Order: sequence, then structure tokens, then C-alpha cells
Amino acid sequence: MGIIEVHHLSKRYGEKVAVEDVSFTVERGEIFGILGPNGAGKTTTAECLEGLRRPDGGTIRVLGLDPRHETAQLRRRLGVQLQETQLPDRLRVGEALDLYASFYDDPAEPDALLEELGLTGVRGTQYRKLSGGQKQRVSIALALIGGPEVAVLDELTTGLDPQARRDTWEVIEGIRARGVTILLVTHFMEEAERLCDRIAVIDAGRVVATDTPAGLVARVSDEQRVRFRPSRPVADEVFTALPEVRQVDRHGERIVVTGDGGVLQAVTSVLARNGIVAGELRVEQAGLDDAFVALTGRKIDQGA
Ligand SMILES: Nc1ncnc2c1ncn2[C@@H]1O[C@H](COP(=O)(O)OP(=O)(O)OP(=O)(O)O)[C@@H](O)[C@H]1O
Repeated sequence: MGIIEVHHLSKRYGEKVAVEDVSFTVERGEIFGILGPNGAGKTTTAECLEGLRRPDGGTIRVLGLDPRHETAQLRRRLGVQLQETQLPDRLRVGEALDLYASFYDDPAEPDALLEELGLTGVRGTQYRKLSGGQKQRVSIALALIGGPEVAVLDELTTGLDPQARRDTWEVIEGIRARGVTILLVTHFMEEAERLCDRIAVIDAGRVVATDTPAGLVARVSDEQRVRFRPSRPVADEVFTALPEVRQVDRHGERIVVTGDGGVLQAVTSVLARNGIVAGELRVEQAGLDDAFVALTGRKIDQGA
């Protein structure tokens, strides 16, 4: 049995269908992503499994517990980072952690957690004086203070600059390394691709695909393009004779060879055999954003 099991979940707000027939299973130790554009139903799904919202249909089990009826038991074992955490402006970071730790029977050690999240230096700093990245890391610390087996992190890097985002990703990988299962709600392709073992792509309230990032990309295309400038003229046939190659194009002195996943290896080998050096070599392949367009028919809104 998965550590999180969602079967045929549905949720409406009045006439508005927010989530329709959503199913997925998260295995222990995974970073599992729920990826979709704004308004896709990601937060509603997360809130249903946190026990914050009552589903209209379907079943949910988190750690074998029903969030609707076993909310108190679940709260002790589930860490939740809400989309926007606001703490009193004058509360100091250390005070916030001590306060949250007091809610649990067997909390994590606050100082060790601050150290792990790179917050030791701001232990005595008031919340209002923290940078966006530091506030975000405090909200992660608060989600982890109860020593949860599962953590749900919702849009944890929205609004952060690229460096703070990368720092946060490293923190998440460290948390997973400690054995915490993570459900990551995001609309950032790069974040999902970098962090997640598997992803449920959700659009307009429905799961359109669940797979590894590489699996999602492979579903839509295994195509690779190799661009280079050969050190001396070379005929198209040198490449078209290779089984991996589908197409050869020329742009001035540059050659673009398109083929399957083995095309780079095939092209570099044949060039080496012919004593040709490939200058300005570039390899392009489909990414998760191409997969998303193919699965949903549109680009994700990357605006934070
Ligand atoms: N309390 C509510 N009342 C009415 N409609 C709601 C409510 N909460 C969410 N919705 C609507 O339900 C749909 C799904 O919202 P949800 O917040 O789950 O999406 P999301 O994928 O998490 O998007 P975002 O990243 O913008 O939060 C949206 O159309 C949203 O406008």
C-alpha cells in the first residue's frame, strides 16, 4: 500500500468543479509532484489529503489514515507547509520553532532543524526582517518540527529569486535523504523535473498523466537534435546512412541532425571515423515543458 492513496477524488465549490476523479499513489520515500497551472486543482487536492477540506467524492488514505475522520492522529505524523505562511511580525525565528515544537509530544530538535535549513544565523531575528527565501525556509522548518513521516509542500519556491529557489531545492533533497516522503505541489517545470521521482500532471481538475519526469518526456518524444559546424565539408549521406538519424538540415555551414535518443553517440562516432571535428556542438531534446504542452494542449503559466 502507498503512503498516500488517493482514489477518484472529487471536490466542487458550488457549481465550480475544482477536482474531478483524481487518483494517485505515493510510495514511501518518494518526492511526488503535483504539477499543473494556476487553478488546476493542486491546492484543493493537497488540502483534502491534509484534512483541511472535505471531499465530495472518492477516498483518501495518508499513512493508512482517513484525513476526514482521523484528523488528529494524522496531524501528528504529517507536516504541512501552506501556500502562504504568515507569522506575527515580531516573533523571532527561534520562538516560532519552540512554539510549534510545543504542540507535539516528540518534536524534532529546533536547533538541529535550524542548522539543517541554514537558519542558525537568524535564530534571534524577527520574522518581518527575514528575506523571502529565509521566510520560506522557516515555513519548511515549521512543517518539519513535528518530525513528520510525510510532508506536503505547496508552491514552496513561488516568489523566490533563482538562487534562493536552488538553495531551497537542496534543502528538500536533504529532507528526503532523511527518509521523509514529500508531496510537492508546484507549477514550476524545472522544480518538478529536478526534484520529483514521479509527477502527476493535473489540468482543469483532472490527472492527465502520472510518470517519472523522464517517462513523461519519453511519452511525447524521444527526439534529439544535434547541431554543429563540421571542420570540413561532409555529405548528408554520411548521416542519413545511420539508423538513429531521421533528418538532416543545413543552416549555412551548420548541420542539424535529428534522430532518436542514440543520435548524439551515432553522429560523434561517424564524425570521428571520418576525422571531422564538430565545432559549436549543441544537443537539444524535448523537456518536461514540451511534454506538458503535448499532454494538455497548452503551455503552463510560469508566472510566479
Ligand atoms: N474556496 C473556494 N471557493 C470557490 N472556488 C475555489 C475555492 N478555492 C479554489 N477555488 C477554485 O477551484 C479551482 C482550483 O483551485 P486550486 O486552488 O485547487 O488550484 P491550484 O492548482 O492549486 O491553483 P493555485 O496554484 O492558483 O492555487 C480554481 O478554479 C479556483 O478558482
